Amino acid sequence: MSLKSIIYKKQHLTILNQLLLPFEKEFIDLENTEDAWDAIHKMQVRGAPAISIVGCLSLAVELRTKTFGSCEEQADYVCERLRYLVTARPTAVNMTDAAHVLSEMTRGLVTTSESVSTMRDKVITEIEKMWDEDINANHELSRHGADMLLEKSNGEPVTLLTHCNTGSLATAGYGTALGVVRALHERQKLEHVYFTETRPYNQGSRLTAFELIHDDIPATLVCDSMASALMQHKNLSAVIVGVDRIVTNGDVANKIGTYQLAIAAKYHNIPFYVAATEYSFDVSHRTGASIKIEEREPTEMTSVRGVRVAAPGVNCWNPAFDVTPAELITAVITEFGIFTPSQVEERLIEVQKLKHHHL
Ligand SMILES: CSC[C@@H](O)[C@@H](O)C(=O)COP(=O)(O)O
Repeated sequence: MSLKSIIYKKQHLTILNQLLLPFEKEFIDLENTEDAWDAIHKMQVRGAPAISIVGCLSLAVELRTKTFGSCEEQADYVCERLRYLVTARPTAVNMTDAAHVLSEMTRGLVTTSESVSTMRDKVITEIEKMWDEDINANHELSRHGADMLLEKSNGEPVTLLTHCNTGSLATAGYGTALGVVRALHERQKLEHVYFTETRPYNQGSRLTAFELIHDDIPATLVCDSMASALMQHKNLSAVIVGVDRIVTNGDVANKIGTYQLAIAAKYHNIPFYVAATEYSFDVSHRTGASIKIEEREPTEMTSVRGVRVAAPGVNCWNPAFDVTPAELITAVITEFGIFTPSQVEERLIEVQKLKHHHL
């Protein structure tokens, strides 16, 4: 069974502190949205879908401890807390998207709910449903991805390269790109997975390595700078990565280093896939150029676990994400199936309609 990093029982939310992995396994309690904001901001929990799920679940926990004089007051509070959670990290769209869906739904409940407590229960139920649906979506997209890769390999085992961490630690559970890796392994059709260290924050060597070892998946770590050589020397079937935001023209924001992998894959004629659920789609940007890219502390580059590795006084530029142009992406793997970046716009409209089944 894949690693469980989010534990939620009525009135209680606990997460695995990813800052301490892989050396210590510490669980921390999140009692309210402020605790969740801090945990997201400090990256005790990270990965676009996990950020959103933990943010929303923290609101569910907090709502049980609050009293409101009216449904309207409760709705104002819910919407304000959701806006606040969105500010914890800027690049991934999942939290923004979930906040939008939940806010609209909550506003709609003001006139239709019998009491403040029935309204609260409906909001909480919706959040819990989102979590379940997200886990199911991970399984669905992983199944589609595995089917597609095996069709292309004529059923022969495949060898993949992945980047960052897109597994149970980064999602509601199971994973997106790493979910596809898991699904292939479960079918005994994964020859091998290579994964990058993912400098500067080492999500690969710390977190993906931890998950792959936990699940006993045949895997090998490479430094980011080795990716092109890997493509030249090892027989890779495909590169597969996760997503922080997919916009209308099919451009994708994801962990820094994704763009260079896509360029190298194109040169080596290796298919480059992105794997994501509906919550990564964002119609509000026409192209990736307008996505806000989070820039992080220079210490992530100059030190490793508190030990300085760069010369004192050096200048640093530390963008946490980059944008991969649609033309470098072979296909997008989702819970609804697989499509090309040029089909994203048309599929976005469908996805938006599907999202509104929540309302
Ligand atoms: C399914 S996770 C997709 C992305 O969120 C992941 O690849 C990534 O870029 C995570 O970045 P992080 O800065 O660790 O939150």
